[in-house]
Amino acid sequence: MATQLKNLSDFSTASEIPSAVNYSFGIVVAEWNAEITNALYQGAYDSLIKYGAKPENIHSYPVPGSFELTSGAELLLKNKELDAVITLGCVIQGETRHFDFICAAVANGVSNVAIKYSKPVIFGVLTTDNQQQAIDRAGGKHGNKGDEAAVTAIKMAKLNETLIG
Ligand SMILES: Nc1c(NC[C@H](O)[C@H](O)[C@H](O)CO)[nH]c(=O)[nH]c1=O
Ligand SMILES: CC(=O)[C@@H](O)COP(=O)(O)O
Repeated sequence: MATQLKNLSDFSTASEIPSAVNYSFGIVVAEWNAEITNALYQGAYDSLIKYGAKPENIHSYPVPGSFELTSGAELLLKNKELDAVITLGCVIQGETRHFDFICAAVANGVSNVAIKYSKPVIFGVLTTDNQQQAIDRAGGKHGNKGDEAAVTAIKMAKLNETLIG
């Protein structure tokens, strides 16, 4: 397995990550599987602060489930001046195909919102077979998807700033 012995958050050294001091971020967090999504949120928030973001420039809101992350991202970009939005969720396979529909909807949805507003919308959603896989990716042996999402948001905000000027 590609991730078997890998910390997925071992993505980059600090020198490669731009300062976030001048950027404003939205974070939308699904309440489903809250023990996981809270860990993702803490990782994302702490990473934004670590790389210079100001607390007053981080705007965080909960939504009921991952399916609502698209709506949450849209509402944030429609109503606030942001340089990037991070969506955080955890979808765990159940007995039915509901998992497939949620995962597809939120992946496609957040991509469409990013295009609509020409702003980075980061897909920080775990889509796992079971709880343990989620735990492993929310601060466990495979790192924290929230950390990765925050770093991605900073890098994309920098790219947007560079290209738009
Ligand atoms: N089963 C999971 C859900 N289900 C709820 C949906 O996201 C949505 O809120 C509902 O269908 C109403 O629109 N959500 C997760 O984030 N994770 C799950 O495992
Ligand atoms: C991803 C889901 O919606 C899932 O957790 C719900 O469980 P089930 O498919 O057994 O209804």
